[in-house]
Amino acid sequence: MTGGELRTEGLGRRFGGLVAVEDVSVTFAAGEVSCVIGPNGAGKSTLLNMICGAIAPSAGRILFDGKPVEGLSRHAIARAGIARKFQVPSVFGSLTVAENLAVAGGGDAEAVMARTGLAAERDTRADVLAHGKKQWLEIAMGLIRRPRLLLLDEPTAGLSPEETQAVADLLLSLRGTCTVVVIDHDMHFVRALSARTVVMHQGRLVAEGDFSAIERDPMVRDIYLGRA
Ligand SMILES: Nc1ncnc2c1ncn2[C@@H]1O[C@H](COP(=O)(O)OP(=O)(O)OP(=O)(O)O)[C@@H](O)[C@H]1O
Repeated sequence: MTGGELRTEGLGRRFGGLVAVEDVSVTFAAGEVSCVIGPNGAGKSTLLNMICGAIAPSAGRILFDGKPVEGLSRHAIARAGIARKFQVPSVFGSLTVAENLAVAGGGDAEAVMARTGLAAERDTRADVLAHGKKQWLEIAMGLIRRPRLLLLDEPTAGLSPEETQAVADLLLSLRGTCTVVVIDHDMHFVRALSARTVVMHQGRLVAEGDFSAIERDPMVRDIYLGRA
């Protein structure tokens, strides 16, 4: 493992008069899995969008292994080793699993298929894969370029409990090889990861710690119950 630490300092983003993310300073340690949780509209996706260069910050800094990456293009950020998987699977339906990985390019497709349990489906067209396997394929497409940081937005949306557990196991198996930051609403999944968890609310970082402590935090409970 060579690096992969992502740090933000005073990061903010406004959309007109709306403050989507405000003054977020957070460190995602190299080689660890971290979760970002929070109610709808908390600013989680905007945070990941800024880190991967999809949108520019209005304020603050983003440091990847100590080097500033805020304001760089998405391609430059991808080249620096940051990969992003979006909420909706965006694989090429008419291509097979192996062909999708070839299009994503640049790495050892066999090793990635073995690691993600897709080897048996290598010649299956992506549009006939089960929804869970499509999500896996997209994670595999993110991994093939051997990123040092993988950003995932709700990788378990629409998955069965067994598939959700399998995604948690896959992400945990990446520990030490790749930094993983995952947004999710599914508390079973976040509990299964049992990782360091960052809580956002109304654009701000309001709590961080082990999920077991976060889960017991009365303020976090109030946020989820709409009382804060
Ligand atoms: N491109 C945009 N233009 C205007 N407002 C936006 C834009 N993107 C996000 N917002 C607003 O910024 C706030 C934060 O949104 P964001 O999608 O980051 O939250 P989230 O925590 O990811 O929510 P969810 O869990 O529902 O995906 C919301 O009020 C949202 O409406």
